[in-house]
Amino acid sequence: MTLQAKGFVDEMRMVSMRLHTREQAREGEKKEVKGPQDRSVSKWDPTIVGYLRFLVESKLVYDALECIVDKSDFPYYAELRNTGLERSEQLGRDLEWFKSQGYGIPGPSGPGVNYAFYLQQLSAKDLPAFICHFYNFYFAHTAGGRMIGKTVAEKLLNKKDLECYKWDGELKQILQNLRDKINKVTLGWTREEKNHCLEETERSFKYSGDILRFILSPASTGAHT
Ligand code: HEM
Repeated sequence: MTLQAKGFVDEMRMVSMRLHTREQAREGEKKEVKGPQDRSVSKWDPTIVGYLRFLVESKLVYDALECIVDKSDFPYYAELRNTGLERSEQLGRDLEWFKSQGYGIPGPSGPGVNYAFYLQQLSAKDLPAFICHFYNFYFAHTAGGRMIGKTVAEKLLNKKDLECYKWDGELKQILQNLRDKINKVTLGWTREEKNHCLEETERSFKYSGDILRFILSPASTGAHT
């Protein structure tokens, strides 16, 4: 069976998996281990302040993605509404919980704002590239994102189950429904449009990486490059 016969999402996934290190995921192929975030999550040494920054920046990206598909007149985007993977509300509740525990919630400090702005621009002019980010951001959260959440909860939060790691219904089915929708939306794309979408994957990793790094950056600076 060819890749195309299986649906375009399989191609998207293959390209994404190539950008993981072996330590991050069994299927990972990226050789270069640049920073601690490229190492196995079990070896991470996260901080609460860094994690809070990560949650704040991530929420900005979800706000943007969810606002784009909700507001847009394009029928393509309407397909991406109410997937069950939305995280904006859940992250809002988690941040409220941290506040109730006495933590100060940091203000946005760059990467989330930049990424949200980039997505807004992309959504108006480049559907294939936008879909690449949409797919990667939501799926990353359900895979590596959940591993990260579990590690942080065990190491720092007395195993507290945050809302952003809970979904209504069976996650496996919710993910499959989105795969089906993306396969449907991309069905009529030319090879050129598909390649353009796949080429955007690296940028999606770069933007997400800038946010992920907060978890491991020194608490006092929230430094990232
Ligand atoms: C520390 C960082 C990361 C870790 C530890 C990690 C780990 C993983 C693992 C273990 C899987 C395999 C899940 C499975 O099929 O069983 C996976 C899948 C995936 N990851 Fe990551 N990942 C990380 C970062 C990212 C980033 C930055 C992106 C893109 C923005 C990304 C996008 C994806 C996608 C699209 C899949 C496929 C999910 C699916 O088919 O259900 N990951 N990741």
